[in-house]
Amino acid sequence: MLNTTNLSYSIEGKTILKDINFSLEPNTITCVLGPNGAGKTTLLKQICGLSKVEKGTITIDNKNISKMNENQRACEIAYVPQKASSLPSFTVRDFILQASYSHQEGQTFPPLDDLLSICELNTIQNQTLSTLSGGEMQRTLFASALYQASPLILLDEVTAGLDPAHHDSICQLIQQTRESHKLTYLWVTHDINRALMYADRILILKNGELIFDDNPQSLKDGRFLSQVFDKQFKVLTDDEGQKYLI
Ligand SMILES: Nc1ncnc2c1ncn2[C@@H]1O[C@H](COP(=O)(O)OP(=O)(O)OP(=O)(O)O)[C@@H](O)[C@H]1O
Repeated sequence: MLNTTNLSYSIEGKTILKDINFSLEPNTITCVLGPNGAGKTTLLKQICGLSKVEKGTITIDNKNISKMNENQRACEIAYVPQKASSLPSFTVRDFILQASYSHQEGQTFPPLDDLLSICELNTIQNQTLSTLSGGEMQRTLFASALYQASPLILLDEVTAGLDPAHHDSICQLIQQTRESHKLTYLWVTHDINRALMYADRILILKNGELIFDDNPQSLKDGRFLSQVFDKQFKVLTDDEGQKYLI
């Protein structure tokens, strides 16, 4: 559904992304890993149109995203940023509701009360955004992306700052909604173990280059990741045989 072809991007003469080529299959979870500063957020911003594509192309279902207006893009792509840059003085409920502005006639989206409930936001639905804790804000941004009802969701470290229980529940929600709403996720994360557990596919960026694009299997022994992150990973196996890198 999504294709990038020879995508390159620089800021003030510094190359941030170099010739990135990949495509996403519909209804899959793809995690993007890589060291700090590798270009992961920049890649998401290029895809969702927050920064202008300078070199190369990005298409979604063969439509060039650079030729779409904001509303057309919002019908195709939802974006959950690492941090909300400015907060409107909306309540949680109203903020999520406004994500429906791009809905087209006949488009179905999850009922709002169900969404508030599964994202555990019902008790704080009338609080204004500025009063939310970091984790509550992350869950609100995620709920709003789901309510936007776009087929592709870009997640930038959506679980950062969540307590362990909410961390698990967002990961499960990603997996469940991929099935139930036929969503495609492109998910930037530093949580390597969850990425290996949930992703159908992993992309690894380093110094702006795409250096790995495959299913997670070959990464599970930690050897390639040790090179990528310049850190020696060990493999631990729990009682149920699940392997973890530490
Ligand atoms: N507006 C800007 N001006 C100058 N440099 C920038 C700007 N925005 C991003 N960069 C640089 O681009 C590089 C990639 O940044 P990006 O935020 O995409 O990295 P990242 O892989 O998401 O990192 P992290 O894991 O730390 O979130 C970094 O070196 C960053 O300093």
